[in-house]
Amino acid sequence: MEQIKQPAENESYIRGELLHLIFTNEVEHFSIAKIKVLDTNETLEEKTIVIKGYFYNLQPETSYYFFGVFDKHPRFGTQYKVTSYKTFIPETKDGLVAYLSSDLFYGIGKKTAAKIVDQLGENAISKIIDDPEALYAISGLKKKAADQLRVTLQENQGFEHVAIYLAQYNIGLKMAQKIYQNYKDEAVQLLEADPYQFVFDIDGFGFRTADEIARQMGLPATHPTRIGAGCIYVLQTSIQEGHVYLPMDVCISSICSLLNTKELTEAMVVETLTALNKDKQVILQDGNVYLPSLYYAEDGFSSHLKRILQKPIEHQTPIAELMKIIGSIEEEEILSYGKEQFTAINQAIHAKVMILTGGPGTGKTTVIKGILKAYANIHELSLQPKDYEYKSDFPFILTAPTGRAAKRLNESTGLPAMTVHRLLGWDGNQTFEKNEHEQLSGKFIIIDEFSMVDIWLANHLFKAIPDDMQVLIVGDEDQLPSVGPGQVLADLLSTNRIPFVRLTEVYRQKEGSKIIQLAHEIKKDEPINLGKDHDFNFIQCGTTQMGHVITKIFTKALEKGFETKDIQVLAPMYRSEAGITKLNQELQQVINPKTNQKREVRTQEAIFRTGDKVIQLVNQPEDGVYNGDIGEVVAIFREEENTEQEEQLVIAYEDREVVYERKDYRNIMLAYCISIHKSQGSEFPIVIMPVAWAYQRMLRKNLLYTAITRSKQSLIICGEQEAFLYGVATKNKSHRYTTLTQLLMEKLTVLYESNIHANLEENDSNLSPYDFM
Ligand SMILES: Nc1ncnc2c1ncn2[C@@H]1O[C@H](COP(=O)(O)OP(=O)(O)OP(=O)(O)O)[C@@H](O)[C@H]1O
Repeated sequence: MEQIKQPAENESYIRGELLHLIFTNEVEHFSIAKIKVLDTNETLEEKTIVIKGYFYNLQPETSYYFFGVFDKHPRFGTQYKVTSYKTFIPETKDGLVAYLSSDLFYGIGKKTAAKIVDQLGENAISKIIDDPEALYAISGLKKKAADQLRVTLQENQGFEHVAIYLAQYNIGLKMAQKIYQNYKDEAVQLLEADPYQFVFDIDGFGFRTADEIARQMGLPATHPTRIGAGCIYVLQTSIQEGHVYLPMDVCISSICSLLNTKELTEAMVVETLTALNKDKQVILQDGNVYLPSLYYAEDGFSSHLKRILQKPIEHQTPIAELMKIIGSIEEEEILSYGKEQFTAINQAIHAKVMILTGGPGTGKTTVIKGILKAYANIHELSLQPKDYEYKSDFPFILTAPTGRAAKRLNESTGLPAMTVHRLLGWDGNQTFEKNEHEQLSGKFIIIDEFSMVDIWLANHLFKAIPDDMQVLIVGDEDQLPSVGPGQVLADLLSTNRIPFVRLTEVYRQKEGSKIIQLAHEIKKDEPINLGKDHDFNFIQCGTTQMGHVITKIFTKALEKGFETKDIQVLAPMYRSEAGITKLNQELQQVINPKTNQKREVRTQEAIFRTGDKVIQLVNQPEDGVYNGDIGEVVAIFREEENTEQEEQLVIAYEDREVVYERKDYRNIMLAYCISIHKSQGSEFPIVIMPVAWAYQRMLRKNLLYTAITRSKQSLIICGEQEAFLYGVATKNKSHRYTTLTQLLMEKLTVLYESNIHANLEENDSNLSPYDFM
């Protein structure tokens, strides 16, 4: 190993000694520390400075070269953001002896250290690292101590060496940590041999980084791992568009255009794909290319669905008895179920798995309540959790993909409901407590907002459903598909192999809802009426006026007594002159302006102030907050005000308070305006929706439909009518590649043709007692 002793010329550095650590994260090795400045070529007056970065085992009384840039923090002042660093090893004999006898090396005293330097000379460190036996010649140094010294040296020097090497390719210390943990001292050698291998081995190591390194090293553009890494990259990128696989020809042409190399032939790509298939890094089947996790998710989900469908329901309720029960529920609820609604209750009671779909206001929630009551009545079960000795004895499971959707389900049914992730005991990484070995307990599961469930989650959920549990899937097929890969609800419906009831009759419209009417006009491609009504208004305005108009509507609603959490602005995109980021800034200035009393913190993207409405952007199961949860900043603590010596932001969500440290601020965003995608599964009393030509590439029927159906009491659309009409007339052109429908057809057809669904086959699937009345 080459020993780097001095920074390169022109390289900015601060040489310093650790005074104390202010913060350190054991897992990621991210640290903030105060150091004493010993020497620097930066313009720096101070004798101490705060550094931050990813370090490996920083030791006190050891001096280091830190390379990085100054970061001016509005509150904490100047800090040095370290991009790489290395231990300063003095070249003098005394310096080396002091280093080797420091606390870093257990069991090496001054005497032994002096002997080592005497015998190995000035280059002692490199010699020890390069030659495993170099220390064996030192008299009085036991082999065990010698080996330990070498290991410690290697680890410290090794990481620094790797970090410095990677820094030249703009690879930060965080990624360097990951790489070092994976390959240890072989990292540099392996990177030089084949940077593309890192794309496979290291989570988050991008193809483009590998490609840049390979280009600088002069690796051939047709190197097989380049083609392989390109293929993985193409497949991973396609997940962002919702695909589960890519057809071979699409995959090949995407790889060719990514690699952009004249010498590359299709045959070479096919050869690489075949090799990757052999190594199980991709799966080739029927001319399709899958990433294994997606292939197995589709396969697993369809198999578990079949497993559940195969076990018939033992108890069949005679139709006369069911009618009596439903009659008594109607009396209790003071309503009379429509024909479709009756069919839905009847089928859900008799089908092992059923799908209930329909637009807003068609009575999905009403039917869910009916089903629960009817099921409880037939099986003589209580719907009161308190009547059961243990929580786990409660026979009904109500779940939804987002926290807000689960909360709505809980509010509308009065029964406990939770997110699918919580139900399955997700650990925040790859592990689910509930799975095929440790399944859920209960008799009936209702999964709401199923259009948001992607194929991975569907697989995890269904594997945890025991054979004898009845399943009700509820969702609106016209809403946006899941953010993750697949279109599970749409695929399930298209098979026609699973009983479903589509509710079409609108009930809320009967109460005179223009919002619902508009949603159904969009859903059925009918002429759109944008006339003003008690719950709807379309305010025409140009893009530049948008911010002003929206803030005015927002303020008026507040004056009328609504709270900030009741009013939600929904927009399709972040960056545009009428984008989410800009609208949030404008709204914040008016709704929650800067005052002397209110504390605030600044990040590169936003200012967060006490009283601000914010949204969580990722799942954080350890704190019980999930992607899409909306809360309010209730307190901001300064560094010196808490024992952790960290600035902290406290956010109150509906059922908990969560403390965020600065490094977690990227997990939140202002939420006066949020994206339509993030609003899926939530509802708000007032929705304000800007629509402009500036959003043109995002304007789609299912996007606008999703936004509109989020509003419960009032919907105000503002912007350009033509843009809105263009959007609702534009069908979602992006097709998702999935094989779920085909798999389900293969797996379920035998079942379908057998007696289990005989009654559905013989009769109209919408058959109900009404037909006999
Ligand atoms: N059979 C019925 N008779 C009278 N009112 C009904 C009937 N079914 C539903 N409703 C009423 O229609 C309204 C909408 O019903 P519900 O909330 O169940 O629909 P939904 O499909 O869940 O709607 P959303 O998805 O918008 O929440 C409610 O006020 C409900 O009481």
